[in-house]
Amino acid sequence: MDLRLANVSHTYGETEVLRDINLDIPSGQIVCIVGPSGCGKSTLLRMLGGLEQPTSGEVLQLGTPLAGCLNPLTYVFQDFALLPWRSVRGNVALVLEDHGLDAAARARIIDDVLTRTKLTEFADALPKQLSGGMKQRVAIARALAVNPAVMLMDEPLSALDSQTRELLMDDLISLWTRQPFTAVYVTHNLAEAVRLGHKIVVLSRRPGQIREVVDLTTPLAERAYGDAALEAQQQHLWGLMREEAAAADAELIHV
Ligand SMILES: Nc1ncnc2c1ncn2[C@@H]1O[C@H](COP(=O)(O)OP(=O)(O)OP(=O)(O)O)[C@@H](O)[C@H]1O
Repeated sequence: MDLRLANVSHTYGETEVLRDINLDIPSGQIVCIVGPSGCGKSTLLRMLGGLEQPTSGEVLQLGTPLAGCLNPLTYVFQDFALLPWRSVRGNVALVLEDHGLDAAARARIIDDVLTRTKLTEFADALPKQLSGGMKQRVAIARALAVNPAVMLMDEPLSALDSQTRELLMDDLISLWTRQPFTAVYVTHNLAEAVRLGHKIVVLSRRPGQIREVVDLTTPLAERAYGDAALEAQQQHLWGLMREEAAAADAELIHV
């Protein structure tokens, strides 16, 4: 299943947040959305997830999710959103309830996603026993458990320190390389965008409009930390964003 935004614009009261966004999210790709603070990135993600309707334009789901998809669209948030009283296994199990699966089928899915996210030996741990990076791996395992058509990821690594971020980027790359998934990945961090994105969408400051869509063809598994070509891409993105980010920053201060 692909997602398409067709002429999407949105206003909150007097505030125009998004203007005329046209964008395709092809299956099997990670599409990163970058742009200055307040330009409407999270709003765009909520629209893709059907949590909000745009003031004008359409959000289209093209095709049908593959067999085995329990939930076509699922979120991964910055703050992990785990239930503190449930173990790692229990947190993943939660999203498999009410789908008519028997206990054996649920156990198979949970074992599979815990293996894929390298959490098997932590299955019985509680969230409070885990580091931030491990908690986010649980949230990713939980998202994968429903075999979504598209994962909607809102700054998933931004609450983590830089070393943990690097490790989780490596994890996401190996997860995707073993079994490609589709994701829309909102981030402030251009290094993350050039490591993880097949496509990087640069939004202007509010009202967010698409300034440029950068396609990166280097396979994810070949994008190493500190790679010169990635650094150059990052510089290009920063060149596009720099003035807009400064203006958005000043605007927020004076509001
Ligand atoms: N429910 C709402 N009601 C009114 N205004 C809103 C609402 N949600 C967001 N906004 C405003 O819309 C604009 C875009 O917000 P949004 O969170 O989508 O931007 P963002 O690019 O994700 O920001 P950031 O990078 O700071 O996380 C902001 O000015 C915000 O204050």
